[in-house]
Amino acid sequence: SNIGKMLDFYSQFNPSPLSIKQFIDFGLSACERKSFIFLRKELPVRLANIMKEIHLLPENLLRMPSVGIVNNMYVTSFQEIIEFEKVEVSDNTLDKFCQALVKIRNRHTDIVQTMAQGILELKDSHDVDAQTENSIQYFLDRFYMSRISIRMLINQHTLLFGGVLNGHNRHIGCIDPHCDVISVVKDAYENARFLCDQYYMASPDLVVKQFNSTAVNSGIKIIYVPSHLYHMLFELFKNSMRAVMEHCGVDADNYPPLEVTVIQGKEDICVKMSDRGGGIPRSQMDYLFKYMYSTAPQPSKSDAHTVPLAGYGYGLPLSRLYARYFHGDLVLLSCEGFGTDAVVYLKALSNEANELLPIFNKTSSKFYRTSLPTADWSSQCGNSMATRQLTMG
Ligand SMILES: N#Cc1c[nH]c2ncccc12
Repeated sequence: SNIGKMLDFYSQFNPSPLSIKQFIDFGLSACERKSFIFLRKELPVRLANIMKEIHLLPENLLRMPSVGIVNNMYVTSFQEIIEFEKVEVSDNTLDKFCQALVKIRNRHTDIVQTMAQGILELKDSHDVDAQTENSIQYFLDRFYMSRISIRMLINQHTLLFGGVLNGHNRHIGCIDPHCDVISVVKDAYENARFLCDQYYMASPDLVVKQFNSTAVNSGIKIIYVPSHLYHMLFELFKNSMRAVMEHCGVDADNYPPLEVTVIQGKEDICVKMSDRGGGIPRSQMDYLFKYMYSTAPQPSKSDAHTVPLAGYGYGLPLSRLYARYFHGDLVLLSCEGFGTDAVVYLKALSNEANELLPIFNKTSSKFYRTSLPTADWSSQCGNSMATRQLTMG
């Protein structure tokens, strides 16, 4: 089909990662025409790269109704964007382009829930083997990272040129050149605490420390997307608060406080969140980041307020993607029986904060085709019969 040919064409190009510095420098010169010329190629490239990967998904998942819906949304959005491929650049074209971007952003708003529904449909209809689970984990990390990056490009263009003045006049699109990390920490804490108080009738206090290894104790600022930082911290606060409240029992009269330390290094800015919530065993740690195990039937809207603070949904895997999107990371270090440290690593320098984008090529395609590697370390697991024969001699 014609779409197939266009997908083959645009998926041959690699996405072009931008750094936060490039977003800022471009935003300061703010030329709508240049932005249009860049996006009418880059958006189809990023869409085509991930659409080719959707078609490589395990057949069982690809056949799920919700995955079909997602695929059709991408096809529709792809078609709408390539309409602008060869048009003359006029004021009317620029306005039509902005409208098209807004339409696409709105169409894709609930994609995370729709994909989660697709995973549920698969779990309810088939047994999911380890290879399929592996492919799904690999795909969804790339699919959601691609979506984060496409929404970033759309938001920058519509905020800079969409005519609507953004609330913060110093922001460049959705980027704050002077993002005060501790302010975002406090915002996220207050909002998570509100939910915790509602559910547990109490909440742990917050102790904030900052350490500035590079200069005297000045406020720690970063050029970053505040909404991404908030998303990560809000998720971590919810999980830490739930751990503390469940571990200490709701009748305790005082709870060990959450300690957040913000550290400015030469390369990294770290936000470390420490709780004494009893921690999590190493054997369960991986599940926290697995989409398959975080997908459970969504509580209905009516009892939404009784949803526990964490546990359902993709909060942690998505938060880690936000951290990694600009070459940072999100790491959990837990000691079962005591508590957990969660560290968000961010690039201190905007020229090093490059987008991390999935690329559709032979390597990614091979991942969906090969079977799981054979074990190259022996361990006690495996069928006990063989072990018994061995030990019985
Ligand atoms: N994210 C996060 C967590 C922060 N503290 C936790 N304790 C038990 C399980 C998960 C967590």
